[in-house]
Amino acid sequence: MALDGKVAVVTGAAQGLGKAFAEILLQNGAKVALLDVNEKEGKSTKAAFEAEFGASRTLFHVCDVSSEEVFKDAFQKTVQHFGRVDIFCNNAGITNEVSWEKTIEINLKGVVRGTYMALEHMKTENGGGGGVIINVASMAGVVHLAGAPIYTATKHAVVGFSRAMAEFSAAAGYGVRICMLCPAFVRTDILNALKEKDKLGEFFRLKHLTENLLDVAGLMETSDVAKVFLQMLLDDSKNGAALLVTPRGAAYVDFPAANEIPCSPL
Ligand SMILES: NC(=O)c1ccc[n+]([C@@H]2O[C@H](COP(=O)([O-])OP(=O)(O)OC[C@H]3O[C@@H](n4cnc5c(N)ncnc54)[C@H](O)[C@@H]3O)[C@@H](O)[C@H]2O)c1
Ligand SMILES: CCCCC/C=C\C=C\[C@H](O)C/C=C\C/C=C\CCCC(=O)O
Repeated sequence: MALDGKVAVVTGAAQGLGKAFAEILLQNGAKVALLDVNEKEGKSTKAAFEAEFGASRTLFHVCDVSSEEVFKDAFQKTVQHFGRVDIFCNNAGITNEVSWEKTIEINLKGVVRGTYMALEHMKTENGGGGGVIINVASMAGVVHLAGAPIYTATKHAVVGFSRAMAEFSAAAGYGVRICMLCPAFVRTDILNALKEKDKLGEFFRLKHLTENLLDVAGLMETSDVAKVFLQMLLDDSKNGAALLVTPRGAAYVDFPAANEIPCSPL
């Protein structure tokens, strides 16, 4: 199979999109390390994957991506266990506009941390085997959610950071591709934030706007997004690409060049 012998790390893999990404990686022959802060859910998911794919191809570590020490330790234990990492998916993310610093710690700093760790291990100048990093942003990384400004900011930052790092990686000859996944709404627990004033605070008053957006946009299943995730992962021609995924289909974002940024004359 396409990923036979490859080793992948997926953060936030205990449930939701991360679990679906891990599953499709396993279905296509990869070995997968599941990293997640939720120990109970993570162990349950690991057990389910072990039953289906065998103990030798799955690993679970409790890991909070907002802790440099914990994240590094989980990554190092993964390398010790499998001997290598070829694919790294920075997927873990939350929505919390009240504890907004926590949202930045996880959604942005966690992705930066994971990207840097993966590059350090994978880059060919260090004797690494090269590889692919997929950073999970959101359609909110390209358009904005007035009801979730910090979530929007972190996802825009993931897009900007990943695009810059992709160009740097190519210029430096690291042998590592970096791409972004930008799904619209997917049926997972993160959407519960829409109903939670303690997570939206001041922005709760606009939840109807996001609910209307959700009605218009539609809701995808995690398995739909996972299929598109795999397509991008396997496309060696893609580096620095952002893939929008909606119920109407998937398409790569055409980012404007610096001298083509659309703006109205003064
Ligand atoms: N569901 C959507 O509509 C949607 C759309 C676009 C992008 N996304 C993004 O997809 C990613 C996955 O979210 P989801 O929709 O599957 O939600 P989810 O809440 O179902 O899953 C998130 C997972 O991340 C884990 N996690 C949270 N904080 C963590 C931390 N500090 N360290 C490690 N793991 C942590 C959770 O335990 C959970 O297992 C997020 O980055 C989210 O922003 C979601
Ligand atoms: C106001 C509360 C927002 C809570 C957000 C929680 C989770 C967000 C999940 C996704 O990342 C958001 C995805 C898309 C939002 C942006 C644009 C949707 C437009 C879709 C379309 O027009 O096809």
